[in-house]
Amino acid sequence: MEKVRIGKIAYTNILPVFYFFREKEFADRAEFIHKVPAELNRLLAKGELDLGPVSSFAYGEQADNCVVLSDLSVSAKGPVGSIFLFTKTPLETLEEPLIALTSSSATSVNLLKIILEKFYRLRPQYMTMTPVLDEMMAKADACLLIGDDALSAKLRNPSYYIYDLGELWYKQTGMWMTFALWTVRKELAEQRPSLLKDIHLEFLRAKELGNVKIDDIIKAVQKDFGGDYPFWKAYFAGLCHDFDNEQKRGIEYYYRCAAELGLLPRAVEVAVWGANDKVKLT
Ligand SMILES: C=C(O[C@@H]1C=C(C(=O)O)C=C[C@H]1O)C(=O)O
Repeated sequence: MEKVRIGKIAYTNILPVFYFFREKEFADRAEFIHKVPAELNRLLAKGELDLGPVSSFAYGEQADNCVVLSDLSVSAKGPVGSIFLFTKTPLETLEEPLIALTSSSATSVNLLKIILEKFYRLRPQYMTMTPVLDEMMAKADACLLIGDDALSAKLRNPSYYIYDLGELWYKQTGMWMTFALWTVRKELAEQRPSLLKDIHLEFLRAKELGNVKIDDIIKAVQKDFGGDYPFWKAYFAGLCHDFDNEQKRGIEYYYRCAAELGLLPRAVEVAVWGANDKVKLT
C-alpha cells in the first residue's frame, strides 16, 4: 500500500495539534510534508497531498474533491495574533494603496480583500512577494504577513500600524474566522477509511494532550524562537483548534463573501468527516 501523504504547516500555530502526534507510529503508513500553507494548497490541488491542514480558502476551491476532518482547524474569534496587515499610515487614510501580499497564504490574502474591498470600500492594488517585511514595505504602502513571518515581524516591534485580520473580521461580522482546515481527498476517505480514522483519532488525541501540556509546547517554541512565556501563552490562548458549528458558520460566511467578490467561483458548505470520532485522555 502506498504511504498517505500528510501535510504539516511549517508554522508555530499548528503545534498544539502536531506536537504530541506520534509520527513514528505511522511511519510505515504515512509520510509528512512540512511546508508553508500556499505550497500545501498547491500539492493538494495537484493530487500530491492526501490530507492535513491547508488554507481554508483552498478547501473552498477543492470542496468537490475533499472533505474535512471533524473538530480540527486553526481558528480565532477576534485577534489571531499572527496574521497582520502592516501599514505606513492608518487604515482609514488609505484610498488606493499598493499592498504587498505574502506568497505563503491563501485564506488571509482573500480575507484581506474581503475586509478592505467589501467592508472598508477601498480599492487597493496588490502584488505578491516573498514574506520579508522590510523588502515589502520598501515597495508598497502596506503588507500582509502570516504565521511565523508575522510573529517575527511583530516581535521586532516595527514602527508601522499593525492590524490583526482576525480582529478586523470579528469587528465587522461578530463571527469566528477559520484559517486552516484539516482537508482530506475524498478518494482517501472512500478507499482507506480505517487508516483515516486512525490518523484522525491520533490528531484528536494529540490536540487534547497539547491543550493540557501547552507549557511543554511553549518551552520548545521559546528555544527556537525566543519571546517570553506570557507572549506565547497569550498567543496560544487566542488560537482555537476545534471546528464546531460556530466556526463552520463563520467560514461559510467567508466563502459567501469570497464568491460575492469573485474570489471563489461559488460559495461552498463544509463537508465534515468523522464527526463520531472522539477521544478521551485517561
Ligand atoms: C493563524 C494562521 O493561520 C494560517 C493562515 C493561512 C492562510 O492565510 O492561508 C493558512 C494556514 C494557517 O496556518 C497563521 O498563519 O498565522
